[in-house]
Parts: sequence; C-alpha cells; structure tokens
Amino acid sequence: MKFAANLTFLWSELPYLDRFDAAADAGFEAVEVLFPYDIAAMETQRALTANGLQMILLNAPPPNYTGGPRGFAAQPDMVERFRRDIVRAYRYAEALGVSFVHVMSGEAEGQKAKQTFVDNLCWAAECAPDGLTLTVEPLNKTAMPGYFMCDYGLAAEVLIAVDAPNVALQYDSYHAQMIHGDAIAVFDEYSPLARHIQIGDTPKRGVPGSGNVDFGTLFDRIDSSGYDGWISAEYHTDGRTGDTLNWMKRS
Ligand SMILES: O=C(O)[C@@H](O)C(=O)CO
Ligand SMILES: [Mg+2]
Repeated sequence: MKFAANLTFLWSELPYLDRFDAAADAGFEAVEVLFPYDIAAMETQRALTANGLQMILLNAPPPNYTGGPRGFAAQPDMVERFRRDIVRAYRYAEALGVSFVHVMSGEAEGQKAKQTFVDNLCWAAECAPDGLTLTVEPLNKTAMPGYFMCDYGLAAEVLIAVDAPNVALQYDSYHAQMIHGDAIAVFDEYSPLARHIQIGDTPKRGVPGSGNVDFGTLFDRIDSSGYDGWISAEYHTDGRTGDTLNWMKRS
C-alpha cells in the first residue's frame, strides 16, 4: 500500500512550507493540500522539488480553507463562478502536477442541486487537463452541516449520471464511518468507483487506531480489492504529528 500525507492536517503545527520537509523526513513520497491557493504555486512546487515529493490532490474551487465556502458545484445560481474558479484550480493542478482535484459541492439540497452538480462535473470533466481525475467526496453532516454531497449512495448516483472516465469517487474512512456507521461496508460496496482514498478515525477524526474504525480489516480489504492508488493520511494530530505514524508500520 502507498501512503501519502495530507499536509492540511498532518504537521499543521508547522508553517506551511516546513510541512513538506517534515513529510519527506518521515518517509512520505507523496502529499496533498486541500487549499494551496493562498501561496504562489511556484513556492509549493519548490518545496515539492526540494524534497522529492509528488503532489497528488487539491480541492476546488479555491477559497482558502478557513472562512471560505466549501465549494459551490451544486449551487444552481453559482455556475458562472464555478466555471471561473475551476479554471484557476486547473492552473494550480497543472503547475503542481497533481493527479486529482476534489470538486466540492457546497451547501445545497434537492433535485435541482443534484442536476447542477452533475452538469458542472460534466463540463469540468470535458475541459480538464489530460491525466487529471476529478473526485467526488461525501462529507458527513456533523462536520459539514448543510453540505450537499453527504452520502455514498448519492455520490454513486452522481457518478453514474456524469459517466465520465475522469470523474471518480474519493473514499474517506472517517466520513464513511460517520455517515453510514461502517467504513468497511462502505468500502466493500463503493470501492469499484473509488480512485482516491483518505483515512482518519471516528468520532474525532484522530489517528488510525484511536477510535471506531477497524483499520486492520480496512487495510486487508483495500489490499485484496486490488486498489493500487494512494491512501492519504487525513487526521488531526494534536500538534505531534511525528508521534502518530505507527499505524503505517502495523498495516
Ligand atoms: O475529508 C475532508 O474533509 C477533506 O478531504 C476535504 O476535502 C474537506 O474539504
Ligand atoms: Mg477527506
């Protein structure tokens, strides 16, 4: 299994650019950043190159992580803004060589929101740079009240409607367990649609092994499923990230 570090969560005790050094020192070869837009792509690229790291994922559209709305791809009156901002996200994605852009739905509900999300994803898939995959990630409503993309069944319906080879599911053990009560059953049912995986425990989104998700079984299932993509660590660390990485040895 190939593990990556989500640098929005891991080493958040360090300044942004120092997190790349820390991840490389800990043995990671790949990282992701949810919203790298506050800093010039060139700065991030320099930190990646200096550490021999690959950047695999960022989120779109690009408000900064604190304070901005979590996307608007499912908001019927925001289509123009969505298109404008996805183009900016693609510029970052190309500059950083990322493989995945997670398209955030924003807060919305109902059939019109679903159709808007599908239409926006179809449009974004058509104009995506070669080699880039767009992902859809269900987020739980405790963490993200009002967020549209909040259920794996809904994600499957959207992906079937979009029906594009460069749009896929992003599975996250923390959200899967919070939403459906069983991260492993969710993985078993929906992993054929998944091309990116993130991990965290429940209920506090802690390090794997700190809560309710059975990571021994989950890693076995990922292994036997034939999934050969990245598994990115996306959990809170209480400021001591270096002390939280033992789960990588146990898996
Ligand atoms: O799981 C999460 O919360 C993230 O992967 C994310 O994209 C939220 O912005
Ligand atoms: Mg996630």
